[in-house]
Amino acid sequence: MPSPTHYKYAATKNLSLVLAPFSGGQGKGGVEDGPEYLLEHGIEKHLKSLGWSTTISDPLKDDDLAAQKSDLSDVSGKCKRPKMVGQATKKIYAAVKEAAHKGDIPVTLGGDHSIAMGTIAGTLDKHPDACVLWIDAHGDINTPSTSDSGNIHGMPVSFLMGMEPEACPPDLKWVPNCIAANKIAYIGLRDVDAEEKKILKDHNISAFSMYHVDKYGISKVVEMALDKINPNRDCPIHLSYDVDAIDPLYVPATGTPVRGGLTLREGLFIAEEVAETGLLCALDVVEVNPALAAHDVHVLDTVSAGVSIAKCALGETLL
Ligand SMILES: NC(=[NH2+])NCCC[C@H](N)C(=O)O
Ligand SMILES: [Mn+2]
Ligand SMILES: [Mn+2]
Repeated sequence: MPSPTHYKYAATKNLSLVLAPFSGGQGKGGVEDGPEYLLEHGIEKHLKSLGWSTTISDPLKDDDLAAQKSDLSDVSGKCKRPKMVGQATKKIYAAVKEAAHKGDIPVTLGGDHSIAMGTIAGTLDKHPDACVLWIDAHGDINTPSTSDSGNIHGMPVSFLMGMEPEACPPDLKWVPNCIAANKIAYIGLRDVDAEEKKILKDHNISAFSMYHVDKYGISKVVEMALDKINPNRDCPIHLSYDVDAIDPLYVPATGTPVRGGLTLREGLFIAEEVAETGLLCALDVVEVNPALAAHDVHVLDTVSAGVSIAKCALGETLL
């Protein structure tokens, strides 16, 4: 069996699979079933076959998430369900932080993208110099005041950057201001709200849209993104992967699909390139929503793309 030696930040050679069956960051049901489908599709076995050992942690297991989601009084300004999101992400934070401090690589299975507040804060607690590669059709950098939807899965980056402290709901005040603008880069963008574009510009955040992928090719784009946030290739990389970055032709079962996305191979190539650096310190796979599939093939396509992202990031190669 191969051994994943080429992972500088995996002292234990163990992956901590952190289950985050959470949907409170947006309105649609079904994304809470993502972890279960990824597990049923054999994600653990596949990762073991790459030479990893695995442990599972389930930080939300005691929570009645359905009851919390139906609590209509949980609002703060425009933010929907801030208490639910704040409490769940804090537990995910604790699980990721513990795994990272042990020397494991935390692999968090979502769940909607609001959970990245927990995962990235957990990573940064162990690796304060880590950078974040955010793969997404969306910017997820709305603030409570710029968001049109009020869905917190469209805001995690702004909270992690401490952007609007005065509007931060009390239950999200625990989120540390832990990512600097020069430590995050996006790839795959194509549905960025007007005010998010302004935020990206004003903070000079590296953002590569589908236009850049078409213009330069995915290989050059990954290189340019890493040159911006990790120029000497000496910092740990947290890969936060929203499956909607990949075109809905390949990944249809997701909550906010946007046409004109990455091909499946471009999407997997990003994960392969990150693996190749040896610097991966944490991975999130989010926004798999089996309930939004029109038929079984859609479920299978989406879930197997999620599993493939994890395999590629954790050392699978084509040859
Ligand atoms: N993680 C996601 N899929 N985010 C979609 C966000 C969509 C939109 N920009 C919003 O703020 O609501
Ligand atoms: Mn998205
Ligand atoms: Mn996202």
